[in-house]
Amino acid sequence: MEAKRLTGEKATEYIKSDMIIGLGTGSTAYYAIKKVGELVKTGLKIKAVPTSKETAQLAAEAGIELVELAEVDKLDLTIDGADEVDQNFNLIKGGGGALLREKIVASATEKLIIVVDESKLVDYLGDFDLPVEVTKFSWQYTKRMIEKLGCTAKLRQANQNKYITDNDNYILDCDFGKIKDPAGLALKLNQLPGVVENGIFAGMTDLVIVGYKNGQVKVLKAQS
Ligand SMILES: O=C[C@H](O)[C@H](O)[C@H](O)COP(=O)(O)O
Repeated sequence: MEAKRLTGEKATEYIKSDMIIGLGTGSTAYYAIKKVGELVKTGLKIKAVPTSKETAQLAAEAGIELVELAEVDKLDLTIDGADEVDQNFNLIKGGGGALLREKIVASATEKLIIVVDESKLVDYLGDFDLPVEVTKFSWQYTKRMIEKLGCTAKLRQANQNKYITDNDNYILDCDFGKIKDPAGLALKLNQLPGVVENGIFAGMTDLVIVGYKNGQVKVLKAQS
């Protein structure tokens, strides 16, 4: 909890007045959003694009001015969490179901800052099942197609019902084992009919801010 707070708050140091920022989703991004709310109250002028309905509500409650992605050309900075981060800054995201909007916002952003606690750092992605957003119409067929790529896929449930994303789709959580070629797998997945988006974020991250149990915070820069 404390590690998540430290990293979330640290990321807000990169925000300057007049920026348009993306706000991620999840329990680590939560602390960044809360901190941005405090900064806005003391004079920081920014507008934000939220990556989920949950984040939109949280940000609005914190007094942050929200804009639609359609209203902006690009975003200056986005702060978001991740479920796993490998040594090359490839990510698995979507544990909270927000991967589609998160990936769109990440792609529209100049600088993507990922905030995680130390438990998210891995050598290879894949211990965390990869979330893949699929259409309701095709999910059984698309599941079979995805499994042919070498995984077992489970339809995500919430309170004994099928989990439904903000975009009215389903999520398949896919166990691929160790993912040796994240960018390649991401491409293959998105070529399958019925796949809306997958949770691999390859080559998008500029900074990873890691919070440690002992209170340390490290800022890691992507090698360019
Ligand atoms: O869909 C959710 C997002 O990708 C989250 O950023 C990710 O699941 C990490 O969330 P948390 O910080 O709660 O572990």
